Amino acid sequence: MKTNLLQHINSPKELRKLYNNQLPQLAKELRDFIIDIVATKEGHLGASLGVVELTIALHYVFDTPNDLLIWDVGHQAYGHKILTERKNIFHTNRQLDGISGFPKRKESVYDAFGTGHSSTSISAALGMAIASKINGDFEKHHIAVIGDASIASGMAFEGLNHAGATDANLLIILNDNAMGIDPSVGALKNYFTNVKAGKKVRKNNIIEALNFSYSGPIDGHDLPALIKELERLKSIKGPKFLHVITTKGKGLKIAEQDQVKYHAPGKFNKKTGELVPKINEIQAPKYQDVFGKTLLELARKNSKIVGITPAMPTGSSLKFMLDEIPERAFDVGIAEQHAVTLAAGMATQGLIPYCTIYSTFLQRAYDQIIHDVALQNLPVIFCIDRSGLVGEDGATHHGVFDIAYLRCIPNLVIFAPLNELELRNIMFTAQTGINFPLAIRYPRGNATLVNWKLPMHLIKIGKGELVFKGNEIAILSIGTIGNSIIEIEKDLPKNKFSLYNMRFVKPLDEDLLHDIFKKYKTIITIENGTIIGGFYSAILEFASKFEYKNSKVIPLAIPDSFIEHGKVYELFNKINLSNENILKMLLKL
Ligand SMILES: Cc1ncc(C[n+]2csc(CCOP(=O)(O)OP(=O)(O)O)c2C)c(N)n1
Ligand SMILES: CC(=O)[C@@H](O)[C@H](O)COP(=O)(O)O
Ligand SMILES: [Mg+2]
Repeated sequence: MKTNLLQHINSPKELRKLYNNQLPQLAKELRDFIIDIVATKEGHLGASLGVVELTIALHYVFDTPNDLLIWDVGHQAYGHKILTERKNIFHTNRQLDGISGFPKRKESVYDAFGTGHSSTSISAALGMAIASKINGDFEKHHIAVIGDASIASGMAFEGLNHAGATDANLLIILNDNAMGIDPSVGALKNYFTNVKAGKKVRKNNIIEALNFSYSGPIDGHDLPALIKELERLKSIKGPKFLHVITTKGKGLKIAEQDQVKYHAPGKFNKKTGELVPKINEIQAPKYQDVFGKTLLELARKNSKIVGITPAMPTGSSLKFMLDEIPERAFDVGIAEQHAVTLAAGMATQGLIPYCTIYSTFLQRAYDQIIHDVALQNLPVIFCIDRSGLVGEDGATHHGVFDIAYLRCIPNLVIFAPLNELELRNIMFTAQTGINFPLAIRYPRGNATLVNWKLPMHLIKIGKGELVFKGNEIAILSIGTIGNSIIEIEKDLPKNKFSLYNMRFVKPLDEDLLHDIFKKYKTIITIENGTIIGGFYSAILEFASKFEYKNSKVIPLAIPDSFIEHGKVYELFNKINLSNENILKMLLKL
């Protein structure tokens, strides 16, 4: 019986002591190790399985951590983590107080750059390469590993454009598996497909045209070929580009077959790959499905409606419209900036664009929201999914900044539904001829009502509502976190607390707020967003503007720090926003 190699390897230094011919066995063990842990602990599976050989080859050939290796997005870096001194703690991946699911500088010297959002690796690696030169280090290698979906993003193009005009010692490795989370899209994808098929491409190789030394495509699962090519590239100075072909999910048959599902499959049987059914699955739909199905329902009747997603058709559930009305639904790839301005262009021509973007990724398109949409007061509807804490993806992905970053933009109306009925109703309202841009924020995960497919009706812009009434303290909630107060109402003293579902962060319901500030001396705000600049700030501004000096306003919000990873309820608990924490706090008042 062969001895297990992986059990003796904790660092690249130990890896480099192996013989070339031992590496395929190590690859198998590393793959099994990843499968074993992700099967129970969950996480991003397919991408990491696809780069097992590439990960080994890179650490074998290059002198990491002295040579700098950057994983774009970083969801494929599990093998890297395991080989770089984190094998024994890999079982804590994405768990509360465990290691991050993405590379993180604080976590390891081998994580040259923190990632999570895509398409940053080329710019970061180029920055490091230029710095090395300025610092007089001409031997260091700087390597960016970037996927085929991520390289099609604007930011990656900006990096390529700059790098090709330098003599930076930079190696870009395109990990081409023809997949993002969903199948990759776009002309560049078609170009790479043609290159892989050996078809004569119409123009010159576009990478060479950008002044890179191009090599490939090579089989990214062929360790000897990878090592040979990396060794060769190591001795070439200047910007280099290696095109590697891999299979997402490699080594677990079912993951290779259903690459979308196995991007991040949840728990599964490590032998067969079969998904473990979730017990006690909540009956209420996911918010993303309420969005996706409602949009389709509306689009069937309203031919002006279009749907746009930057590379998240499954995650956002725009897939329902893409399947049924493909001529009016668009997956534009990882291109948040483009998605927003595309929507703006469509709105100028009378279309009604629903642009669905995760809160955290909308950060990429900030200028486009201001300059292309709000400034021209175009009726683009932003459906901001994954707002608030998202859980195990952690600090890079929590959608906690959107209220603060959107609230200061003139013309933009900002709505947060309490539940799926309100989400449906605002989506219905949005297509009845609004003349302003509208942002609708809703969270990751399940909604609250089982019976949600009720007829839709109009929502009055800028109007909140009383949910339950008491006499001493007013709680003002925005969004689905208001349900926490509804859930604990039964444990609160009778007639003491009122709950107002404010619905709109902007415009605030000033009539309602005047009533509230005249009646209550204690007012509590609650939001699944940052304490600075968000809903709490909006209420303070209102109080200051109208000189309500006698009321105390107490915030319940996300504190001013980056919140790490863990289950949402664990994170809420940690920052005193769980139902129990809130109840305790309210009972003390
Ligand atoms: C700016 C940004 N938009 C969207 C995402 C969501 N996202 C994570 S991985 C991924 C697909 C990446 O595909 P690719 O780069 O080809 O890597 P692969 O998963 O195929 O290894 C997407 C869209 C993200 N992380 N960052
Ligand atoms: C790595 C990445 O950015 C995505 O895979 C993200 O983790 C998806 O999040 P959801 O699981 O909320 O769709
Ligand atoms: Mg890919």
